[in-house]
Amino acid sequence: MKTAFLEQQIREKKSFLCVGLDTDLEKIPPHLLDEEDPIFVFNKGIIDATKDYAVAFKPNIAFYEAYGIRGWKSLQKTIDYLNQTAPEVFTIADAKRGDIGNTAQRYARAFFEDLQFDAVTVAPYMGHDSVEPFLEFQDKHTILLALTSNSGAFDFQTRDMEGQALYKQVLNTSKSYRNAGNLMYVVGATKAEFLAEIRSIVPDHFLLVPGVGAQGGSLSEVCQHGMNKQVGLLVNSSRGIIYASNGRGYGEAARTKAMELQREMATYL
Ligand SMILES: O=C(O)c1cc(=O)[nH]c(=O)n1[C@@H]1O[C@H](COP(=O)(O)O)[C@@H](O)[C@H]1O
Repeated sequence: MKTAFLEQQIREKKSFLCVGLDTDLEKIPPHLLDEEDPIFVFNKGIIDATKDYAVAFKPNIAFYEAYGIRGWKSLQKTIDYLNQTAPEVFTIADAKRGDIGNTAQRYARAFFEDLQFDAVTVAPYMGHDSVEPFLEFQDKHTILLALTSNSGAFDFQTRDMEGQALYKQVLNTSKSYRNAGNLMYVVGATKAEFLAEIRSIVPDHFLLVPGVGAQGGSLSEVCQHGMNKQVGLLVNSSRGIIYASNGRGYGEAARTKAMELQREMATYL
């Protein structure tokens, strides 16, 4: 999917919301546990309820891997359902991969060719040859961790390295990677005060911004400092939307939460 298509969707839906499918059997409505595949049934309910207000969906792979082969099957069904019933939405495998080139190429094939996601999250610290195998895929996007939402981001990412914070080196260096046009970057919503500077380094790339909702990041600050002329933002909320209720009306409750975020987003567009 080209970003032009994503930008068109943002304009049409007046939304840059990404719904995070961090599906946890301990948190989903108990009545679903009788289903053969509770994770998929839950995800289907969330997708159906929120897709009018969201331009992207992001299953976090950990929540599927945690259930072994069963979890992988739920993931496969979820991405197939998204591609079949909501082909317009941008799909992100939040896998945070990163390994030597020969291995990275296999990860890229898993998420882009086999599972058919539009994008995958990748850790930058093994450098160019660990990222470029992902960038080779046409019309696919690699979302590099730049400045993450957690408190541990200050352990390394903001540390000075030869006169520049490490996360800035990640941004600057990755711009010269082969097919760098396929890059997007993760910046946590909890780090909104860094966004203006990040935008000065990567003015045109999309930023995936997780951390509003459960982690307390502010949507208004993210928009104020992070938006570019094409919007250039995908703001993710997972728990704040998908666990709005754990009763039978969970879809409706998620829809309301997604709609509230979309309405606020529309005011910034
Ligand atoms: O790559 C990510 O999406 C990510 C990066 C980051 O810096 N912080 C972060 O929270 N995430 C992911 O975004 C989601 C946030 O979930 P909630 O806090 O429930 O909205 C989780 O899947 C996290 O793994």
